[in-house]
Amino acid sequence: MKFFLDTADLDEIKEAASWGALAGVTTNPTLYSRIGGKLDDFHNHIARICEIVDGPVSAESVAMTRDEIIRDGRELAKIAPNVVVKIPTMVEGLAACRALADEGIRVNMTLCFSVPQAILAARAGARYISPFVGRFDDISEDGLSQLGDVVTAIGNYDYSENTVNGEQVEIIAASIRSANHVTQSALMGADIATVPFGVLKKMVQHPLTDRGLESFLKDWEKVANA
Ligand SMILES: O=P(O)(O)OC[C@H]1O[C@](O)(CO)[C@@H](O)[C@@H]1O
Repeated sequence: MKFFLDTADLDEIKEAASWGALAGVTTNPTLYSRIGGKLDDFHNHIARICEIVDGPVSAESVAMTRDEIIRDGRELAKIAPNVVVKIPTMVEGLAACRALADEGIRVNMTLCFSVPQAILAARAGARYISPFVGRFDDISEDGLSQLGDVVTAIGNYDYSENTVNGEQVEIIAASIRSANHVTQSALMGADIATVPFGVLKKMVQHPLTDRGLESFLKDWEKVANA
């Protein structure tokens, strides 16, 4: 499994990248507004993220028609070679995904909540598909089992003839709220988990690691003072 950071915050991205395990970044309009992002600085901001991260950086189009999404996608893709255009899973989004993939532009189909949506996204040339976990949990449904269904259904077929350069479509477990969501997504075989910085920090923690470290340090002091 690979990890993407789900944020638009440059400090979080720099810090996570310094840990050596970061494979990419996902952003969305909410995350950009949360850092006080301005409309006319959006492309520059994505460029700054692309300079920090040596991996796919998803930037979302908020357009609603296929022509506008395609136009947006072409502009976003010009920012840096590692930009991935993020598009909602809807009819206009699928049509735009197909057109952009045919031009060699990688697409992350987001707001995916079902197996049929994921299959359509894969056939429309998506390089990444983002099923949301936490938002199912928010409405008292089982987000992880929904994710598992998407992973299994997509894994049953080969979609490489539909994608840019024949690359395999990858499933991004999105809307991740806890380290346990990451564990379960990995056990299900999701290719990537995109996690908020708070979850990434929790992923590295374990009380037995802390306790073990404490006793090693104490015993080493005895060695040093012997
Ligand atoms: O439900 P949440 O926590 O807002 O997460 C939304 C998800 O949407 C995404 O935009 C997925 O494409 C991710 O950035 C994020 O994981």
